[in-house]
Amino acid sequence: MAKKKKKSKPTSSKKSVSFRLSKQNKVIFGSLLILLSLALFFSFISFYFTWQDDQSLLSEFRDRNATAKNLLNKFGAAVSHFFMYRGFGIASLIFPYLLCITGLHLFLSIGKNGLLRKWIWGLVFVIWISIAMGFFASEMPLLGGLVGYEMNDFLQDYTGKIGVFLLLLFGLTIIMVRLFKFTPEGVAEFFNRKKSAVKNEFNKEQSSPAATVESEDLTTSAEEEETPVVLDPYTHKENIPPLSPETQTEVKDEADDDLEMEVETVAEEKEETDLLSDKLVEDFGEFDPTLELGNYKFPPLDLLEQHGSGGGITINQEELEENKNRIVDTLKNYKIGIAQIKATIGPTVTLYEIVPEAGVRISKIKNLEDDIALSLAALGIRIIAPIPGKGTIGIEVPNKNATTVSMRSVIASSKFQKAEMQLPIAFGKTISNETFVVDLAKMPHMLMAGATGQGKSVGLNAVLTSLLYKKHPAEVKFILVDPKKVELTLYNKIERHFLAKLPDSEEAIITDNTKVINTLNSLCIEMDNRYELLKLAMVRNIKEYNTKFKARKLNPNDGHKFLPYIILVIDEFADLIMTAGKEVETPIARLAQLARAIGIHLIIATQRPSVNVITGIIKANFPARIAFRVTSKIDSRTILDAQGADQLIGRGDMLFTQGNDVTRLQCAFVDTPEVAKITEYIGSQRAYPDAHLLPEYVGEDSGTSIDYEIADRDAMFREAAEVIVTAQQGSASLIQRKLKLGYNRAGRIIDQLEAAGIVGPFEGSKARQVLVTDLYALEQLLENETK
Ligand SMILES: Nc1ncnc2c1ncn2[C@@H]1O[C@H](COP(=O)(O)OP(=O)(O)OP(=O)(O)O)[C@@H](O)[C@H]1O
Repeated sequence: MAKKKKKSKPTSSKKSVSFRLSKQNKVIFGSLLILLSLALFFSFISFYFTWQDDQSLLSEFRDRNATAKNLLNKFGAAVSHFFMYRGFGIASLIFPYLLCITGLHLFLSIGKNGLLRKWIWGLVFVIWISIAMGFFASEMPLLGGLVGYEMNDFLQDYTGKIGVFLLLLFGLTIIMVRLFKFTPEGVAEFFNRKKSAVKNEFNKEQSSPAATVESEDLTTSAEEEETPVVLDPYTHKENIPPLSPETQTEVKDEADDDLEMEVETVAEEKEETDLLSDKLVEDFGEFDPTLELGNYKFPPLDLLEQHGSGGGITINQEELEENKNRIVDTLKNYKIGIAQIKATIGPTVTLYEIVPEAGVRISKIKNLEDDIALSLAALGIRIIAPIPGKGTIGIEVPNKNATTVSMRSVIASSKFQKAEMQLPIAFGKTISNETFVVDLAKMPHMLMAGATGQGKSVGLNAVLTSLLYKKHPAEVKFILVDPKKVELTLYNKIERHFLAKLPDSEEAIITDNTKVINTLNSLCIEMDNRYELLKLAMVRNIKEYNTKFKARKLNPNDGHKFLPYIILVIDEFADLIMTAGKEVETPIARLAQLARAIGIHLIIATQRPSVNVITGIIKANFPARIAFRVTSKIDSRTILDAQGADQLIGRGDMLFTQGNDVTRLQCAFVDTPEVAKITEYIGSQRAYPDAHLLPEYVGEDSGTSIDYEIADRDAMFREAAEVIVTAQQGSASLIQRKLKLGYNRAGRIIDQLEAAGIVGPFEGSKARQVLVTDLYALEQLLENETK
């Protein structure tokens, strides 16, 4: 059968002269190069030790009896003599490296991508090292080789020793800047990072003695270090052990038994776009979205304050002992014995984990919540029975002196700095004083609730600050909705860097509820557009899309562009849903359901987490929830589906859940002046010409009022006219309230009233003038119209 196949091979096409190597030839040629590189490598290395002995043999190359000491005998001695002695000295070792890389490219059919660049830089290195060696180690000829020596000699004749030294320095600079992308800022940043790391270390050391509990029963969580799990970098699963030798040989045996068959591999056809993109990447490098603001500087850490004690926890041993004794005593009063107790000290609360004696019902301890609170004379006691994943019961007791967690400390933490996340957010610290960092892109939307003054706005600022510290303006855009009009105004300064807005609006920060509806609908259009782009690019999410775009595999002429993440932040959602109802609920639900893959994320904050604000459909699509202190158990249930948020102590004490587990955190504190400094710092840098523009949305109520036909009037037109005339106040919200209509419909009716001459034109924030004085005049006006 094999014979037959050989005969039927089309010979004509094979014979045509082509410089393209077939797959088999690539493997052969590739392995030849790899082996050659190994041969060179070994002969060069051994040449270094044997060159003096072998030198005399060079003339007796043809003599079969003469043997050289080089590992590759006479061949090794001759080649090494050529490259190392007569050539470039120690720098010749780069040649085997380059040959090996080229061989691997061929062997694995990786393509020529970047190979030319490697060769060019390799040769530059060879020459530079050879001259440098000739200069610094001229008495050791083997280091610089003859070329290095001669070139030095030549250059020194013209420029002298200092001149050669300066030339070498210049060469080094070129290599560092072009190859290793060294910049003075980069170097400064490296030192700054080192400095702050040392500082952190120092602070940690200072704070740790306070947090040490020496009692035998009480141990801090620092002692309990989890054994690290080795994760696979690609799958993020635990590394799976390789096949055992037995199974491997089994597979091999089976393969041996098979009938031998010649497999003819067809040379892989490369898509034209691939070739083009490879060439573009080769010529211009990968697309860099940050290039337009290439000099953008990320805000430095110094803009943030240290706040309070600088991260150290101020709980003392006495307080710990006192609380422990009280818990033990209280439980003893109810005949509950404790087998073990352990404390974990956090910035605001300390968690006492207890293991009750055998036979104690957990519900019994849970019911004692109020009694324990009473005996400890403290607010905000929370009992977690049992702690999920541990066989213990947790009692969280607030510290007498809560420690402020500064934004600076969490931003500087290595957990945040090293976070390989798309949208990392450093929220604050957990109960065991670890920095808590989450990825907004994974959440993918977030609901935040809390009574007034409990830290919502600070929480939102912490989210925004985290992203400002980690993301370039090209990568993230915010849409800020601030019905309270004062909370987010500071971000106006970064409008042209980080904000997105509707094309026709002047202010980027939205304070007006009508604009919110337009913006949400515009975002829905953006979402549809992005899905269309993803479909065209045949990728599943924004990350893959942007990677493909950066690799120049998507043509901008087909409408492709780099897609920044868009984050919509609504500071007071209750207000919005009360005034606009379904008109905001529908697009928000749509965005929440669909927008995760295309990089649109929503963060919604509300003071009133009641069910008519956080409706079922919204809740279902916001798995990540944050609760600051709320006023009732019902509110806590609405936001978290669990109680506990009513027992928080305020000032940034919060609960976070992303599905099932609830984590208690102390939100990082960032004050308004700090935000002002950060926005000022960013705002003073070169910016884009305008804010990021969202697609235009033509709202239903945006047509002019002049051409409304009488027949086209709204069914509620007459009632609305009567309401307006009776109240002598031409506002859409009045119609909305009195007639229970949506904002859009009320707006349309107002326009029709204007067309009918009942109210005057739009006057900005003031209500429109009512042109009809009473109901009688209105009656007459409407009658005259129909005549
Ligand atoms: N993480 C925190 N650490 C320390 N103090 C905090 C923290 N968060 C908030 N506070 C304190 O609580 C005050 C009120 O916080 P914030 O303005 O964020 O409340 P809010 O929930 O947004 O209130 P409102 O809904 O009325 O705007 C802050 O001025 C600050 O003093």
